[in-house]
Amino acid sequence: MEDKLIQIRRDLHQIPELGFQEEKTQAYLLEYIQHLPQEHLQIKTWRTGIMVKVTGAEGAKTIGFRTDIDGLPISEETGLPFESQHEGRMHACGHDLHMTIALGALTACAKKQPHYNMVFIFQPAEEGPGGALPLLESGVLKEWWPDEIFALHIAPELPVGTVSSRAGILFANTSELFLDFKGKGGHAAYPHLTKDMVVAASTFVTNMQGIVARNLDPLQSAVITIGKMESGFVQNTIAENARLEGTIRTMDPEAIAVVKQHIEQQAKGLEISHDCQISIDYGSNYYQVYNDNTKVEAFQKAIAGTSLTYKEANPAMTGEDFGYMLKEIPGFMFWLGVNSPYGLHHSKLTPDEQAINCGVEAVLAYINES
Ligand SMILES: CC(=O)N[C@@H](CCC[C@H](N)C(=O)O)C(=O)O
Repeated sequence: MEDKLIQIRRDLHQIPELGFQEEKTQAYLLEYIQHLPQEHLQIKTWRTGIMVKVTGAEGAKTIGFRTDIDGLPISEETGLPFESQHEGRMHACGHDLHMTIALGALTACAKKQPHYNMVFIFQPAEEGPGGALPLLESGVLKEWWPDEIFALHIAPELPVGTVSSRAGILFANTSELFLDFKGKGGHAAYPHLTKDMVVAASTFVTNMQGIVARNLDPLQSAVITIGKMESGFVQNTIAENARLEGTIRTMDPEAIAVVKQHIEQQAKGLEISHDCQISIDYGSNYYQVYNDNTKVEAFQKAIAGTSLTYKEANPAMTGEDFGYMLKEIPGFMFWLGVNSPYGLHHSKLTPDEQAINCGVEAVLAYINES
């Protein structure tokens, strides 16, 4: 099984697709799932996602396990022989490993009926625009509603063989942030006849650093990152338009509103001082990942009976739409060590594939011990 899972991970790694475009991924997963022993399985699809119910021997409760299935708009630079075949797309957040681990655990449950019912959720669009909330809202899970739910995420900075979690908040509240600036273009030699959006957008990026430093309670944690800045066409022309793309992260769900209010105020100020128009779009928003105390304790206990090491985690500013599932269903998320010198969302992320087995071991230990 170990070699088979590594091959699956490599196959999936080569076909990364963006949120709600995961057609090849869905077909690959379905093909695999349909070849498992079907006696205790039921399969449903929802958009590009898949849900598989395994009927347990004693169905007193249903445990959900969720994996994300989408890739990122990043060009891979690992140089691996099984590099992405999709130009400008990469599994740079480990969803290829997450899916493989889910298939490994599902295979074990299909071959040996678990005690409790299981629902494996292969969820699209975690990186954006978010698949968890529309999936919950669609009602597709209604008949198979889990009593508890869990998920994992790879952790490049942790050694293989380590799992890590914590009770309470694990991941932040997030909101995407898109700003479009509209001014007046013109010749580089005549700035007084133009409204330069390179200057306006740059000023905005610099000024907004003050929001976390000066507008938020220092006892709260927040981050605003602009990850993409676009403006202009040529070196000797003043740019008429600019676009900033970023993300807001806070530990407290209320603090997101405070940050947004100050972004809007700064935008209004810039509209006056730079005589331009700025439109703001918050894209998708994710609710914090908040782990249930008792489930994390049960996970720790289950891990104690395995070859793995449990480490207490710190909260992180990462976002995850799995937070919406945890808002409705008690459960937890845990980190899985994959020991990569490059981190999440890096074009050279190279998780150690030995971690796949550790992931399957951790998931099965929880399913069998809980
Ligand atoms: C685990 C992880 O890296 N998740 C993503 C989630 C992205 C949410 C959304 N697109 C945003 O950027 O706000 C992350 O970037 O943390």
